[in-house]
Amino acid sequence: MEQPPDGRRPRLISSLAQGQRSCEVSLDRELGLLTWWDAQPPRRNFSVPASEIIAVEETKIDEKQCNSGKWQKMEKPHAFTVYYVKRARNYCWRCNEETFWCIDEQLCNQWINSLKELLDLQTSRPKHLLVYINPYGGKQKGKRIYEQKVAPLFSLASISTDVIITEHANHAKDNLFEVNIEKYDGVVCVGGDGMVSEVMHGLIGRTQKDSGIDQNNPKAPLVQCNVRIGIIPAGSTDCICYATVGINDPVTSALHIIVGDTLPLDVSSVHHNNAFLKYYVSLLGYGFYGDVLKDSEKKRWMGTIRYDFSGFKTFLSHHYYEGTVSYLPAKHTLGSPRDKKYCRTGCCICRQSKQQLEEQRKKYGIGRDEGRGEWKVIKGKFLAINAANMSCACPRSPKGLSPTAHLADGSADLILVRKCSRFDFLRYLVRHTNQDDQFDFTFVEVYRVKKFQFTSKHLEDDDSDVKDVGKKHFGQFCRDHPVCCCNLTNNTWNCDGEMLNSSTIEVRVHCQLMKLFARGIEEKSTSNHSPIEQ
Ligand SMILES: CCCCCCCCCCCCC/C=C/[C@@H](O)[C@H](CO)NC(=O)CCCCCCCCCCCCCCC
Ligand SMILES: Nc1ncnc2c1ncn2[C@@H]1O[C@H](COP(=O)(O)OP(=O)(O)OP(=O)(O)O)[C@@H](O)[C@H]1O
Ligand SMILES: [Ca+2]
Repeated sequence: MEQPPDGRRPRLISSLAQGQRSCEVSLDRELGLLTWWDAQPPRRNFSVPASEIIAVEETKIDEKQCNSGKWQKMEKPHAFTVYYVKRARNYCWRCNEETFWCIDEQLCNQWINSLKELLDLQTSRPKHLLVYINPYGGKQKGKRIYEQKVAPLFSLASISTDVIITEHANHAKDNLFEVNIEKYDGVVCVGGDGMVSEVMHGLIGRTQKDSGIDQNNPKAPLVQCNVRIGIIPAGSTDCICYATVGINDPVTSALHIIVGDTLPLDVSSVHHNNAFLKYYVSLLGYGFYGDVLKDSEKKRWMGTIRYDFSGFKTFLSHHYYEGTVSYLPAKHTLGSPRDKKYCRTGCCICRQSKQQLEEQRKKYGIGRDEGRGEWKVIKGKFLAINAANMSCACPRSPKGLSPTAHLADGSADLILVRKCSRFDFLRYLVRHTNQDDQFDFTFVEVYRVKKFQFTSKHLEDDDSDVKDVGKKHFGQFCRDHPVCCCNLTNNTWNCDGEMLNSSTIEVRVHCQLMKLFARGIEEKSTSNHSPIEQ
């Protein structure tokens, strides 16, 4: 053992073997770094930070292995295996393993104990998790994905779980109001964005209830929810997972949960006439995305392809919606929707924006800080009104609806697509799938906002109660223009993939209201192949 002169914890260095190859292995307990290198040329050198070690286990060596090479001379070799995160392509993580053979039992135990001590210092890792599985989400593979790909990794990492297979919609949400949440270090949902939304509503709702906050008050200062949510993607879009991890891959997500990653996330609340409707974290969309969702819900039996079918149908129908959008620009954040500053792991725009908001709170007081500033008003005819709380990247559109939207900056990107020809709208849609700028059109505007409201024209025109007007008009096409595409039938918002049937709404972004087991999308340079070969 190497003793550093300055009283730091000693470094453990040993000559071990990997099968037939001799190697030197070092554990720097101060830096939390495991390194190994070949004793002979080509002397490749690998290192893994303790924060990315999943587990260490004693390994039994069978006779066949033992009878080969120089181990023949040994009585009974001992070995241990280190399981760790290996970065593959496209932000994908895998669990890799490396087995080290030791000459005696004492040395082997010393290595196992030292590595385990280091793992015990990783205090942000969960030990006990509550897992909800939606057996009907996406391609209906949630249960299988969990059992085959995730559960074995959790057990390798000594994470215990209570698993609930949901029996109906809202099962997970309702259950979260009843369970003893203190028992758990996090909640995992296996399913799509709808399942994430359910778990989020359960946890945020429960936190507000326990703190005596009235969610119906659109101005109420909501209490941050500290129970982290892990997302095992098994849905149709998996946008929340894709935009926070970089890929919708169950193993990658399980590994982010195991290493105890934490990612704060903005959540927006949607109200109508002082009544709380819903929260959302990815997309709140009216017009095109609202109509796609409404149509696709009737076609759940088609599976994931329903969105393409309904997307095509909605594209052909080419409905537009007339109304007024008012928004409060997000002055506290340094970013803007077209600045090409992407939100990445440890994003400084998110950090600084949060600080700015906290300073404003101290200066003006909770509740009074956020209404400050000048509201802007835009009237028009829109094909789509999209408020993206995050990029909304997903396999269909790897850069998303607003590629530089930030995950935790307390703002959303409000995208207004004005009435235009079908051909122009198609050009706009296609740009979500290639490198061209989807905001570079005269009929598209984008604003970074803290709050916004939308009122449908047909409700504005009438002085009577909003609901009565709604009843009068819903379910019919525009009487004034019988052949136009102005639509009164659909008044559906797409709220993280859930339908909201109220056209007039009030939206407010709550900076970093919840947390995920994730770390955001890593910069390309750090997401190369690990262990780092030096
Ligand atoms: C020609 C190809 C154009 C392709 C354009 C692709 C743009 C795709 C943008 C996807 C943005 C997803 C935003 C995330 C929303 C989630 O919170 C939500 C819940 O999971 N998912 C959906 O609502 C699911 C929404 C799914 C929307 C699918 C839209 C498909 C449009 C197809 C239009 C075809 C026109 C073809 C004309 C020849
Ligand atoms: N056991 C169940 N039976 C029926 N519906 C359920 C059940 N469990 C959950 N749900 C509901 O199913 C809806 C859709 O589920 P989920 O989000 O997992 O899949 P998806 O819609 O295919 O994927 P995505 O949201 O990514 O498009 C959710 O709104 C959820 O409330
Ligand atoms: Ca945001």
